[in-house]
Amino acid sequence: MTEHSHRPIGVAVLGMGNVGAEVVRILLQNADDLQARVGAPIEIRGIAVADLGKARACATSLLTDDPAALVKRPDVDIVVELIGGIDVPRTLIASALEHGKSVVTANKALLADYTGELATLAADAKVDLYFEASVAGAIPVIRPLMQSLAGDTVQRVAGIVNGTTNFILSAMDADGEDYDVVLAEAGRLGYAEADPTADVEGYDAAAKAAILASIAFHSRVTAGDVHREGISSITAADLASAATLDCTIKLLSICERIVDSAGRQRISARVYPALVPLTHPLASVNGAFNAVVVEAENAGRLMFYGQGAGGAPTASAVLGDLVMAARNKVHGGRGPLESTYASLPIAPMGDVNTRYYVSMKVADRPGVLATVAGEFSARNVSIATVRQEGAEENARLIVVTHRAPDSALSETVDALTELDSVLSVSSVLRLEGTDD
Ligand SMILES: NC(=O)c1ccc[n+]([C@@H]2O[C@H](COP(=O)([O-])OP(=O)(O)OC[C@H]3O[C@@H](n4cnc5c(N)ncnc54)[C@H](O)[C@@H]3O)[C@@H](O)[C@H]2O)c1
Ligand SMILES: N[C@@H](CCO)C(=O)O
Ligand code: NA
Repeated sequence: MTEHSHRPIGVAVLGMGNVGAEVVRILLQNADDLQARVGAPIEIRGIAVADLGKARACATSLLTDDPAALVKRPDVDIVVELIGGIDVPRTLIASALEHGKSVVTANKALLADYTGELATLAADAKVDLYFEASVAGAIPVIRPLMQSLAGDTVQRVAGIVNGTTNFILSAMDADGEDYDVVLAEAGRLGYAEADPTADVEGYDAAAKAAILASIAFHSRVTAGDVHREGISSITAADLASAATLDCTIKLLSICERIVDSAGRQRISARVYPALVPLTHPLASVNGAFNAVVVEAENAGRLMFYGQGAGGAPTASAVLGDLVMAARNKVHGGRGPLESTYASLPIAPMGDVNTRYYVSMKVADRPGVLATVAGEFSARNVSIATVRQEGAEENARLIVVTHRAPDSALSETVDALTELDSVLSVSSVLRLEGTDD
């Protein structure tokens, strides 16, 4: 059979929501180009939906409400899972792999906990499991880490990988907008997950950090290994304080290889809102845009930037995977397998060196600054800057530290709250993106 007479590649699409509808649109609109790139026509065999009665931009004969039957059909070669959630897609993807279908998914929540199980099934069945869309939407980041940097040693992967929270923080920063108003807008635009808790409490970013850390460090990292703090307690006042320090606030996902004094290597994977200097490239990543900075021993620093959420951008990454999987069906060969040979342990958050910004209301009287400074020095935390704002009952102290173990910093904050001269600790944030 010549390349152009290869039998069609049958595709099943599961879920026709924000992303699934765009995947179907592109498959139908770009059929000729996709055929030329794959070497065979890509034909949609069926689309599983929850509601058969809803009007859709595709032939109704393709629709089914029985995804379990669809994923086993002999004329299906590749299953594209875009339902979301964990239990339903976990069963469907497992069944698809067991029936020899390659799978493409955008489902980070599932992958963060079950990549091991699913990758084993894919390896046993000698098929592909691709998930570029699961992290940072349209931005190529999984494939560069897995393939382009396969010969290098990645030290750090850090960035903004949740569009909803970046959209919210950017709008709060630029317009002083109210948190709830901006969150509703993110939902309307198709960025937020069905339950926005996953976005605003950092679960989505933590799932993505787990996926990135697993790949970057050839180890199995799951969502529970990731230290996670969300943005729901960030206020307009925090953003205003950040601005006075020439910073903004971003929800960062940070995956780092850390080496202790004994030379032991561990992984730190963490998600939290942090002050980022306005001069840092991540500070100017606004709206639903994402950016991922990769640092590798030989490549140096690489930055990936683009649309991390939304139907069409996410569908672009899904289609990229689909074309790869289809080419493998046509020409033979397979994508890279899961690589966990390094099996690095996870470092607890307390062992990670970070910098803190602490803003507190204090009594305006002699000796207060010395008492506050004493709590930092008692735990060997070096202060970088101190500023007093206001006076008398409005007196505030703002302390920015140098790097210190996170445990020492959080113990210092606990001790500060116990001081008579500290009336309240109004805000504690980490500072990232600085060299000192
Ligand atoms: N929206 C984004 O920007 C984005 C970006 C990257 C990754 N993702 C991921 O892509 C996946 C899909 O996201 P989405 O935004 O399109 O979600 P969505 O809620 O818009 O779409 C999911 C669709 O699946 C349907 N569905 C539910 N149960 C079903 C079942 N049993 N059988 C068939 N269909 C069923 C729902 O009715 C809905 O139409 C999720 O895993 C999500 O995390 C989304
Ligand atoms: N809810 C996610 C979608 C992309 O994964 C976000 O806001 O980034
Ligand atoms: Na991506």
